[in-house]
Amino acid sequence: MKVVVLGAAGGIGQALSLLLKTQLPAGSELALYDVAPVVPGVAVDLSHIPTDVKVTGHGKDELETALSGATIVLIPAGVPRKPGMDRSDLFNINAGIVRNLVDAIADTCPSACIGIITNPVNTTVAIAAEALKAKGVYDKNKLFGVTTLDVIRSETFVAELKGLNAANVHVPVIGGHSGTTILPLLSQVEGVSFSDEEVASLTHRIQNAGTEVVEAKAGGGSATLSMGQAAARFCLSLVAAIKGDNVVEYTYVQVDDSADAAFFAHPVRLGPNGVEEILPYGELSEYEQKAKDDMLDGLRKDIQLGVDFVNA
Ligand SMILES: NC(=O)C1=CN([C@@H]2O[C@H](COP(=O)(O)OP(=O)(O)OC[C@H]3O[C@@H](n4cnc5c(N)ncnc54)[C@H](O)[C@@H]3O)[C@@H](O)[C@H]2O)C=CC1
Ligand SMILES: O=C([O-])CC(=O)C(=O)O
Repeated sequence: MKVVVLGAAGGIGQALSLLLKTQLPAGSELALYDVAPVVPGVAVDLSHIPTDVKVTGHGKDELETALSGATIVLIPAGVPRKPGMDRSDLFNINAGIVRNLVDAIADTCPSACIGIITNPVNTTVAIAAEALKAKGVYDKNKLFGVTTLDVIRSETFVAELKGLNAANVHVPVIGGHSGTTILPLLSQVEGVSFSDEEVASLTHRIQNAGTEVVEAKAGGGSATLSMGQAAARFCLSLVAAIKGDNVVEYTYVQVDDSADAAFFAHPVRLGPNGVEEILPYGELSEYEQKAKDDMLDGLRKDIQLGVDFVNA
């Protein structure tokens, strides 16, 4: 199986590529593409790690070679936030980057599963969908916004607060990937109960965790290492599902006939063709229901911005 990382020389791209080099099944191929001239060096560096995963590096004129024969394409290409910025402030630069890369995927490996990491995810996933539609190759079951970072953060923060082993904590996170559109369902965490104050403060921390990292890095970028881990988890789940395992991950996908929004993170059963089944997210507490009602307009606008970007 061939996995391609677009933006592989960046902070996320390098961390993700390292994890994939060491964790993809034996016999896999890992192709690294970036416009930064260091990318062949990143590939050479990784290729010295003794695993049975073949790594290749591709500079800016080699996008087609990188993508050829891909089963999964992960996209962390684009600019990250600096303090004081919202994810939506990245739209002007990242929208065009995602559009161009997805156009190339449509031309070269139209049946690949695509995981979009580039922010603003709420919007860039809609851009990818519209770009694929314009090329006549859109398969809604193969396009994912990677929201796994919200899940692993929630697991970490809940485990910290309750003195649990994070490996045993599972927190559903639905909605989108920015601010209040990130909705952790703390009422559904098994074996743990929270006071109203804990729900309010944990929810706020999870929704602002990206900003916590941006501020701590003080102008040096946003989350890269935890995102590398999150994207690797998502990719390895997809690989396992493509090979026939039964895997469920929370991810931002197109949801038909939804009262929520056209794209919404749900629990999704993955399979050989990407989305096997979009599962219901279950009952919400009163707090979660209100939080969802309050954020839906904003999420729908984020999605529309992406649709208009391609169709204007
Ligand atoms: N989905 C999520 O949960 C998260 C998303 N992000 C987003 O991921 C993106 C990348 O973040 P970092 O890796 O920290 O940034 P970075 O600046 O370290 O790396 C980005 C890489 O993309 C490359 N790039 C730029 N234009 C390209 C193009 N047209 N084709 C191929 N590569 C291109 C750059 O050369 C650079 O190597 C940002 O938009 C950031 O906001 C960051 C954290 C979490
Ligand atoms: O906050 C950012 O800009 C990067 C991101 O999406 C996250 O860390 O969740």
